[in-house]
Amino acid sequence: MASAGKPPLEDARRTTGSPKMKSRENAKDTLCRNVTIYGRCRYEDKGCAFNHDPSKLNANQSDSKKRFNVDSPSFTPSLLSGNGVSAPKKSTAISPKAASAAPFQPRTTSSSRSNTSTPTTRSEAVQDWAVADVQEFVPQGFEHVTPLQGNGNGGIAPTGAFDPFVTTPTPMTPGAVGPVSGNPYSHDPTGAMGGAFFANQTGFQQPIQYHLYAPIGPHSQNTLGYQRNVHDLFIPNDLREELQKKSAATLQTLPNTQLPAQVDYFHSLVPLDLSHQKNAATFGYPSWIYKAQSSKDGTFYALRRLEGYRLTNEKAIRSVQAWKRVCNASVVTIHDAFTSRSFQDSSLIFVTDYHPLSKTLADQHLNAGTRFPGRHTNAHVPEQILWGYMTQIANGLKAIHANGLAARVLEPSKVLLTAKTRVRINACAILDVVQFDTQRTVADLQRQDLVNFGQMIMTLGANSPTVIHNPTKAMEHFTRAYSPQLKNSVFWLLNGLQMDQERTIDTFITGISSQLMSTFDSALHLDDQLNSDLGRELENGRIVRLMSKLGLINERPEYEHDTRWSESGERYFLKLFRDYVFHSVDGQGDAVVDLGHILTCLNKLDAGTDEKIHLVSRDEQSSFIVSYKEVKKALESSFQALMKPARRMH
Ligand SMILES: Nc1ncnc2c1ncn2[C@@H]1O[C@H](COP(=O)(O)OP(=O)(O)OP(=O)(O)O)[C@@H](O)[C@H]1O
Repeated sequence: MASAGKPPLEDARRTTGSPKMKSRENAKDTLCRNVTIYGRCRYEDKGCAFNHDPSKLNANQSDSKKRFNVDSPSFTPSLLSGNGVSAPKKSTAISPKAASAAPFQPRTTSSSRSNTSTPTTRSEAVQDWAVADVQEFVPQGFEHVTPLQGNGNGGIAPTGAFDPFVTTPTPMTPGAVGPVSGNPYSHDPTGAMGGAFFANQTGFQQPIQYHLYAPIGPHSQNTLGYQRNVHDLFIPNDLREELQKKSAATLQTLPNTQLPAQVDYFHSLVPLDLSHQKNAATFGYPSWIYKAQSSKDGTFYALRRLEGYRLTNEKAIRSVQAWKRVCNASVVTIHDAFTSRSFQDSSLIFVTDYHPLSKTLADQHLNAGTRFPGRHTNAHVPEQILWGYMTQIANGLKAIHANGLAARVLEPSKVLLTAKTRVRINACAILDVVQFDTQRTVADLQRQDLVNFGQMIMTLGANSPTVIHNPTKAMEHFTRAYSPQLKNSVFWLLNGLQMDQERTIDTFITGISSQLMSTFDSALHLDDQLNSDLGRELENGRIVRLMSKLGLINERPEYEHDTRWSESGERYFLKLFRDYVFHSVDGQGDAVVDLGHILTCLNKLDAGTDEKIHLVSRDEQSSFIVSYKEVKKALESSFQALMKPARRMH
């Protein structure tokens, strides 16, 4: 298809970017490409400067055979893929790599600076366009022979049978991890990451089909092919939106604020409690919550400030130490506590984990908060949701009680909803400091926790914060609305103050074990789902890496004083490949906007498969048949060329 009806020299120039024109005399020594391809040249008598008689070339043949560059007589590929293009008759095939042959890299040692390209021996030419210096990514451990020892084409020489039951050292095994590559785009040829894992898998023979997505379950069985859409390839929309909103909330700042610029080692304060009402009901002091960034570690924390608190007993604040040991998924972790005068008063500050965009259970179910006015009607809380809250809070209380502590504050406004159904006990440790001198024993306070727990569930079930004032009515409502098992569990908690050795959180947990199992099962399902989403993101991460590399190379205006760098040599394939992937048009000339095509191509490129593709220049005058493997090598070597100055600097 190439060069039909065009003087071959022109084609050669197009094909390769910017080869130097041969002089007319030299052209006579070159067999016309049209003769090679079509058997004759239509321009033979119309001024074509090339040789049309192969017999006349014999004298120079031995020399010309050694040359293997863009001016070589044919660039017709010898091996065609099954894409319907038939192989031409006998002709010497030139690898598309020839495009980056000698003319593009003039020897500095060449005495002549003329326009003619410096003749090179075949082996030199091979070095010119071969990209052997760039190591091809092969997961380590799949191939046990170097090309010298093996079959010469990098083939796999099995040394032993694959035994899936052979235990192998984990990537964390000392010595299993190779040197960490400083290249963020690295395919990990050093084995610093994934490669190290495979490095010890002796006898593993089957290379992974890296170009295929390997969806990890759970799978939706009833989705037909045509029902799948672009969302199936990426993180689910709702999850993405939630994560993005949370990161936006985390990074939110408040310019021109009246708040102090610095509170101890925290800065960038943003108030989280937007009610502006001083409420001293829970702790005896008005409390305020701020998001703040730590200047020690750069992470974000929630600071709870108790306004006007004066520390009279040093030991009181030290009681927070015990809370640092409570590490439980159902408790908001406490990190520190200190007094501060940054707010122009004497304040007590508690530092806890920050959970962006969380609400309290009161905000969610009791319509109590002003942060979400009108958004939540006090709808009936389904039984499964209540069980979910109960099992999680029981989990938190167990950890607190096991550490010899008591939550002390357990009410809907002090339990955080940090995700759809994820709750955490908040505001712990505060009463331990402000009511340090209390006479009540820990056992007593723990029993009180159980009662508070029962009252909170009752309040949520009744959808009313005032239920506490009419317990009989609340119990009636609860009995009507929920199953006997749930009702009995809550009633058991409400009787928690009885001086009964058995009345502990552990007994309660034993009693609700069947519900624990169902919550546990839901958690495992969620875990599976998130792992599956993570697996997909892993695939997409590979593609971003490739697109970054292509973006660095394609259309680069100049590199090492060469304005044609991105257009010449193997970079020319990368340009055509970019067109093939992103700029294809259909029969009507409309853009092919097919994400599947893009992802497939890029995954195959990442895997460097042997499959061949047909790259055509925009003017349709040049075409190449190349394998993804070759394109991958071209990408790697061009990228390595770009990395050279960076390496020199280190
Ligand atoms: N650790 C935290 N991370 C993120 N946000 C939090 C955190 N703790 C509390 N918040 C947010 O701050 C808001 C106020 O919390 P707070 O505990 O003061 O509840 P409240 O409803 O204002 O109760 P009160 O009236 O007793 O102050 C909550 O709605 C919650 O969204």
